Amino acid sequence: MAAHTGAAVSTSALSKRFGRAVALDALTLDVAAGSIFGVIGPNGAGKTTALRLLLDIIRPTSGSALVLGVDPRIGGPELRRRIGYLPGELRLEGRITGRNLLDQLARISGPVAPGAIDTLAERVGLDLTRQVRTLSKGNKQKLGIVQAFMHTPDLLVLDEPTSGLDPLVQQTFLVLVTEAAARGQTVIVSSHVLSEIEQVADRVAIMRAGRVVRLSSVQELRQSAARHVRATLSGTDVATVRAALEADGALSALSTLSAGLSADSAGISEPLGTGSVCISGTLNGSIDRLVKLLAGFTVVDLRIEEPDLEESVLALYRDDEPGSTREHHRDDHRDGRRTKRHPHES
Ligand SMILES: Nc1ncnc2c1ncn2[C@@H]1O[C@H](COP(=O)(O)OP(=O)(O)OP(=O)(O)O)[C@@H](O)[C@H]1O
Repeated sequence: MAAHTGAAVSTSALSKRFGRAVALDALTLDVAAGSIFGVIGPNGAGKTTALRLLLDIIRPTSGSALVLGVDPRIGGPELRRRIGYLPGELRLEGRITGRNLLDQLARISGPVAPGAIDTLAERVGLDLTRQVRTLSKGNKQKLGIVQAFMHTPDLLVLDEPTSGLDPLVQQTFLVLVTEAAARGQTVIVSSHVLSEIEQVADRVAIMRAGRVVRLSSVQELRQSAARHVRATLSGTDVATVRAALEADGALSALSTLSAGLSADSAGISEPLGTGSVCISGTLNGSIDRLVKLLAGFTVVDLRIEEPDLEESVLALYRDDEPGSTREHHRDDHRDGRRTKRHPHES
């Protein structure tokens, strides 16, 4: 049994097989009450499976979960009413209008505060008078969002909620999520890409092939993400710079070094006749270490770009491809540094 930790959601080795295929492999995590938790992963990673297990739509092969302190297998309608769920594949095909459908759903999930449906519909720009079967994909998704939020549930479980939404509505959606968390509601939201929820998520589980390959705060992810670095040093030469980088171990930190005009394999170049040395690459270690190292030179130019989180997440997906073992992968990421070579590395 998952221990009741006071978390809104707690899973312990939660696993689901479909025949011989492992859709979810020993998921163990806690989602703090009042937080926004992102589940990120490519197609088939197990995101929907994990969320459906929390809703008791499907049952685990092994392991356990507690949702709002209750085992979803025994929580029944009482637990269900405390959850707002947006399924990944929303089917809305009837002649019923959006308003009538939401009123019906409100009678099941209720109580819904007077005016809540209209306010939400207005905020996302949904016409409640139209028959649901005539709504576009994006407008169906808006209806799904309204029904998930309308009864101010303790827990929102949203499976790819931004799918089909235009950028403006996506922003509105993120505001709704932030407001919910500010009220103390807990939000679990899945997405293919971190960038869609990066602004609002407190913590994220990055999944691939049924397993969590990284579980951390967005802040930690940002700190450990690869940053592109460019520096120009004057009054020195490639050999001196190289020796300094090697002596400090910073050369391995600068693991990706794109080729300049006369760059060597480590991305250090000496523009002919200028007497200066250019370094360019991807820094996977700390900025502090790099700055202290460069302080021994005359630095003409230094550019450290914002970390590219999406690139880091995509690297996590790729790292776990067949041939790269999960244990090896974990070691690579434990201290936030990766030894993996960048695709541009010469
Ligand atoms: N009912 C089912 N029967 C058989 N296999 C299933 C079933 N549901 C999911 N799977 C398999 O389990 C794995 C995980 O699927 P899941 O839908 O959880 O992934 P996902 O991360 O939500 O993917 P997507 O982003 O494409 O929605 C996939 O390999 C999928 O084919």
